[in-house]
Amino acid sequence: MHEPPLPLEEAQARLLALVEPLPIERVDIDGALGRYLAEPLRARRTQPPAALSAMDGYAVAEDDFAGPWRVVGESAAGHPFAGSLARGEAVRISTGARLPANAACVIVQEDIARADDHISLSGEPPSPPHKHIRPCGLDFHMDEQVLPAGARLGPAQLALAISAGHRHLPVRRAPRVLVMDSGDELAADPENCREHQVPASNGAMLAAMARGLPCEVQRIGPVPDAMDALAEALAQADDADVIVTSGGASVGDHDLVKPALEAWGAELGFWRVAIKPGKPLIVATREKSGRRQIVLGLPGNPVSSHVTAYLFMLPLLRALLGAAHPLPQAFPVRLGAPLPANGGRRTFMRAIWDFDTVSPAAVQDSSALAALAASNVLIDRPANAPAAEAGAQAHVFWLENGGIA
Ligand SMILES: Nc1nc2c(c(=O)[nH]1)N[C@H]1C(S)=C(S)[C@@H](COP(=O)(O)OP(=O)(O)OC[C@H]3O[C@@H](n4cnc5c(N)ncnc54)[C@H](O)[C@@H]3O)O[C@H]1N2
Ligand code: MOO
Repeated sequence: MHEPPLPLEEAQARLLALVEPLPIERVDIDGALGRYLAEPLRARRTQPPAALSAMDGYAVAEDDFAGPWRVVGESAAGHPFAGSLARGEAVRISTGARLPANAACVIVQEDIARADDHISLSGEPPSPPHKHIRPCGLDFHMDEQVLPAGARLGPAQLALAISAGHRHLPVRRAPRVLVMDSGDELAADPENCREHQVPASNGAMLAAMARGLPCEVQRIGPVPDAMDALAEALAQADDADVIVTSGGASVGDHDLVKPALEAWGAELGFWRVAIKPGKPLIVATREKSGRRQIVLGLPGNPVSSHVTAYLFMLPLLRALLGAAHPLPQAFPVRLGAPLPANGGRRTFMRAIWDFDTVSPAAVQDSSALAALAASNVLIDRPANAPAAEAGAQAHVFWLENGGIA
């Protein structure tokens, strides 16, 4: 007897519990895009390092906001004014320039009338007076934590790290991923596919999904449904941190992935998750030279492969990369069409969200790539959910899948 299929959250938790974070390396900021910080990042400087003007105009001293004033110098970005201001004096100041000592107000040039070195108010002084002043440390202070461990390094985070005085960042080594699809019916060349064959599309799809993260991805296959062919393929996986197979995960006579993994030395973690599509998912591990390799055996149906890669492979890779939050998050939207009652398996329906309402794709078969490619979300339907009316709330997961142009 087999264990019953696991609930999704339990299966995800069991997979992520297998993760041993990869070693830390320091990379140049230019190479850090999309990776995750391995340690909290502290500021090595204060930003701004002094009070700066946020506008082009004139700086004046405290209690001297009525004018007129005499312009006694200039503070430009990168060229501060050395002196301090007395009553009746102003300094020409540009955006980003350092505020002169004892200046308390910047009046924008649109509110000033100038004749030679003499200026007077033509509009209103700013209210409050410091409105156009960025105080020292507005963004962050020296030694302050600017990013937590596990933060994803997108463009804004990289800019923040540079601003905080860092040229190199601690991240986890990029995982090495081996993607291999299997099946006797698969043709490697889609332009040369015989009548009894189908083009092998899962390998390319899964590799493309993994490459959306900073991983080293290698592909082999399609591999025939034969123990020796699978053994030969797995023999190339010694260096991989993660091995992703597709196909041969079910119960048929030709579904050999589980026995092939066992013959290779892998130990089964669990098999089958109570989701549709994607039930026959395999998770296994192999200890190799003191390192743990994790195997994800994804079901062969193309949509099942995609959905399980989304719910398991990407979170696994994010966790290996050190992400603080590796799992995708669902968000609530309104249904644009009614949904039928669901069966006993939690279902991930391919659907199109037009940023107002969500409607399921017409074809929900787990082989239907056209419906998947047209979709941008998965509707998460609980097991045994009753029929739902248009306008009711549903939860969806965002697929970074194109979907709608
Ligand atoms: N008696 C049962 N039969 C099946 C069960 C079950 O519980 N009892 N589960 C079904 C479910 S659910 C799924 S999902 C599939 C998954 O089976 P496998 O992982 O063994 O996948 P295959 O049989 O190898 O292939 C299924 C399907 O997908 C096509 N395929 C496979 N690989 C690729 C590829 N790389 N590119 C494109 N298409 C691929 C393949 O041709 C088959 O049509 O099992 C059900 N059966
Ligand atoms: O669950 Mo399967 O993955 O129906 O296609």
